[in-house]
Parts: sequence; structure tokens; C-alpha cells
Amino acid sequence: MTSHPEGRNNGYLALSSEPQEHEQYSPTDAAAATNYPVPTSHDVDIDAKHGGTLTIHPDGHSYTYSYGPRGVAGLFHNKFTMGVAGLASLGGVTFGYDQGVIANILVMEDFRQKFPTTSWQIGLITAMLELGSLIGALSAGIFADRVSRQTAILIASIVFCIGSALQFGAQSVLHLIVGRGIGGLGVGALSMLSPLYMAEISPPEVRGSLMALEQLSIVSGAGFGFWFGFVCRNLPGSASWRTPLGFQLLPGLFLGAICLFLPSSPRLLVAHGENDEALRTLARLRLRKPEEAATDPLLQIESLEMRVEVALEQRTMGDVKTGGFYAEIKAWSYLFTKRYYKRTMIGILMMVFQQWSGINALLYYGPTLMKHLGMEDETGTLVVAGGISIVQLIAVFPVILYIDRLGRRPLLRWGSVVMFLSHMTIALLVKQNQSDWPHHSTAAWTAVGCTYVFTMAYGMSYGPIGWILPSEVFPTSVRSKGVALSTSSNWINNFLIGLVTPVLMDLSPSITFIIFATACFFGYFWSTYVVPETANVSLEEIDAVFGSTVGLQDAEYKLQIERELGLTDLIASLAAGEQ
Ligand SMILES: O[C@H]1[C@H](O)[C@@H](O)[C@H](O)[C@@H](O)[C@H]1O
Repeated sequence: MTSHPEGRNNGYLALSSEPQEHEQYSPTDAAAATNYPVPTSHDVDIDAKHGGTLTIHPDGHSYTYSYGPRGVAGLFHNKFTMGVAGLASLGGVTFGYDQGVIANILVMEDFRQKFPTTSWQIGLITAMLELGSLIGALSAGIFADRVSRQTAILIASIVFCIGSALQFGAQSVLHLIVGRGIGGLGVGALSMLSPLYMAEISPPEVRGSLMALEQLSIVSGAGFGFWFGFVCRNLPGSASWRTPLGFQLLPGLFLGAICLFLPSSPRLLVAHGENDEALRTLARLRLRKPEEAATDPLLQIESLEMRVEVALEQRTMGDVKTGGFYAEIKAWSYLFTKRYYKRTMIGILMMVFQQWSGINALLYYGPTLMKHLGMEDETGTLVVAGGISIVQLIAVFPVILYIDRLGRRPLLRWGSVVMFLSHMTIALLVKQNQSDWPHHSTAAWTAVGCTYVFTMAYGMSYGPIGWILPSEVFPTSVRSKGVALSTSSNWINNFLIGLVTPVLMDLSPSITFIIFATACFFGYFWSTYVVPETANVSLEEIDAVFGSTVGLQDAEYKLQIERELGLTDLIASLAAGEQ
């Protein structure tokens, strides 16, 4: 077997016809085996017109390609895909909005008079969204592959709108709770479908930037929801709370209306055997003319990689999508086999660390928390807490610009360190001053400042990457289920945080912050030693970064399929400048 060099190879150039176990190919071996000249330079300029490149790595085995530049230039280079991803990310707006709006609604005058809620009912109103979302995310994992991604998004939007309408027209607490539950089903489904779809349509060099749009949408939704609710609290009567609850119908209806015009996921098309349509869609997404579909080398590489992956998966695990109940169980259980276990755990733990970093404790209980930090005035505390959503929003912009240059891991590692330090500082300050905040206003403001530092670090690391990494680590055959599990982990942990934070805060605010700091501490080691770098790697070649878990047999199958489908010859001839 030829070895996969670790790191940024997003392609694997199998230049030999007879791979042997543990054999390392030198470029000379490769040339002898194929009669193609050995690439001497790294970059093969194959796409001068559009600025795309194919880089053959010096080992002569692996390659990287990009359709154009990264960062801002790359986003504009991919303007159509950016527009499509931006629209799909509206799923995140519904999610954020729902979370952001509720804190203000629950304290509104008219709401409290109409619905004299007990505290467990209040808990239920908040938690129903998370419970509904958990079920929504898991169910979307079941039906997402059977229909197109757009149809799945449409169904989820309709469910979301039904839930929103119920909340808008609620005449009793029960209506509201049921409405939140149904709305949650839609929110949960959308929260897994949007990143899934975005990952599948993005080119490797700007995938991180495009997927960070999901976080942008979530935090914009949350910020808008919070402040819109805050402003609406002065409206007369039930308009104060019905207006913000009804408002969410707008993004829901809009998403439902436009999703049928979005292009299909080329990866799902290939998985469904529609290779020609997949190539045409890919050409559209990469802004190539239809007639270029058959000739453009990068389109050829990307679509062949998709076909190789699907063929490989079908050969290894059978066609999981065509079967019934048994096949469904089998597909879910694959996530826990040796082959995918590590990826499944990355998806699940990503969200465990994201949620236990404590972001939602700040968002849900911001006002209460600020009181613990010595802020007394009601409006002031609301404003400070609302500021946290704004900090999250600001933090996501540098991520959109730089994540594909910086990579996912460095951001996670640095994020963990800063978040840990901020939490520990708060814990210390609270412990020392909680009995007498009025005389320690500097300490109080330092603690408030630390919550902002924490939020900034979170917003540049675990926040956006939580929605990026899980969709990247799975192959197409199990991606929807893997992402569904990861998203469910988000919702379960989100729910737990909502449940235990008030109890913990009553017990001891400083211990609460130490618990969140502990999560960040472990997050550092996890992102350093477990998480692989997925930046700039095409989705099909993520396998290579998990190289150690892929068996020898799989690697051999892969070489064989790459040869059968013509990818090997295509790369070799491009490297030799023959096209
Ligand atoms: O990434 C998001 C975001 O940071 C939200 O503000 C938070 O409420 C979510 O739980 C999280 O998943």
C-alpha cells in the first residue's frame, strides 16, 4: 500500500498499477509504472482562465486542487455558491431567533398576566424547542437522503412555519408549549440540513468560509430575536409578545419558497446514480458554462472523486439507501463501526465541547448571571446580556475571512485557551467579591469584560466550527446520519445546560464557571490530539486525514476504483501537461 502523507492532501495520486503492502512509491517508481514524466514542479497550472490550480505534492503521490483563491477573493470568485449557501443558511436564522427571542417574552407584562405560568411551565416553554429540535435533527437524518436536500429543507420549513403560527396565535400555555415543540422539529431539521447542504456544494478552498455563514445566520437571528423582543416589550397588550413570535414566520416562509430554486447537492446526485446531472450541477455551482462540464479538468477531478467515493462506500457497506428498515438500522450502526467511530465521536464531542463551554448559559440566563456579577438594574442587565449576541456576531466575520487559511484546529486550540482563562478569572472574581459587589465595581466590570472576552473567543472557534467540522468528516453515504447525531448532541447538551445552569448558579456561581472552564480545558487537548485538520481538503479525501483508521483493504479498493473510473489517468496526464 502506498502511504498517505498526513495533512493537506486532498487527493491521492495512485500512479502504480500494483500496489503492495507497505510499499512507498518514489516519483521514479511512479514514472516507471505509468510512463508519465514525474512532476518536477508543485503547481500544475491547468486552469489559467479561472485561476484554478492543481498542486502535485513533492512525494509524487498526493495532490491538492483549488478552483481559485481563498478568503474574500475566493468568496467572490464563488459568488453563485456563496449566494446559494447564504440562502440555505437561513435555516440558522430560525434557530437563533427562536433562542434569542424567548428571554424577553417570558418577562413581558401582558404575557405574564395572560399566562400565569408556574416555573416548571416556563422551563417547559424554553426546553420544548430543544426537545423538538433534537427529534427534528434525528428524523431529518432518516429522510434527508431519500429526497433531495432542497425538498428536505422545504418540509422542515413547513413544519417550522406551523409551529410558529401556533405560537403566534397561542390562547393558552399549552398552545405555546405545543407550538414550541412543533417549531422545534423544524428548527432541529434545518439546523442539520443547512450545514450538510452547504458542505456538499462548496469548493474545498472556501468551504470553511461558506459554512461559517451558518453561524453568522444563527447569531444574527439570536441577536435580532433578542433586540426585537426587547423593543416589542413596549407594544400594547398581546402585540408585545405576538409580534416577535409571529415575526419568525417570515424567514420560515422565505426559506420554504426559495429552497426549490436552489441547485441540488451534486454529491447526493452521485449517490443516487445521477452522474450526468451531478456534473451539470457542479458546473453551475463552479460558474462554468454547461459546455465546459465535459472538459474542465477541475470539474472532472471533483466529480470523479465523488464517484470514486460512492463506489467505494457501496462496495464496502452495500447500497444503504435503497433498503428499508433493516438498511436504515444498518446505516446508523455503521457510524459506530471501527471505520467511522472516530468521526462519529468528533461530531458528537464537537457539540459537547461547544455547549459546555457555557455560551448558552450566558445567552439564556444572561440577565440573572449579570445580577450575580453585581449588575442590579433590570434594563442594564438586559442590555449587557444582549451585548453578548452582538459580540458573537462581530466574532464571526474574521472567521469567514480567515478560516480556510488558518485551519480549524488552531482556532479551536486558541479558543479553548482564551475561554478557559476568561472563565477562571470570572470564577476567581466572583468567589472573592460576591458578598459585596457594590464596593468592588472594578472587579464586577472586569468579570463582565471577561464574559465578552469569552464570547469573542467562542465566537471565533467553537461557535462556527461546531457547525463546520461535523459536516466535513463523514463520507456522503453516512454524512446525513453523522451530522444528525452531531446536531442532536448540540440539542441534548443545549437542553442540559438550560436545565442545570440555574441550579448550579444557585449553588455557586464560581463553581458554575469552573465547570465551564473544565470543558474548555479538555477541549484544548481534544482539539490538539484528536481533531484532524480538514481545511482545504476535498470532502472525498477527508478519508486521507483519517488515514490510520482506514484499513489496508479499503486503500487498495480505492486505488482500484480510482483506476477503473479514470481518476488516476486524468491526474497523471494533467501532471504531465497532456491536457
Ligand atoms: O453556534 C451556536 C451559537 O453560538 C448560538 O449562539 C448558540 O445558542 C448555539 O447553541 C450554538 O450552537
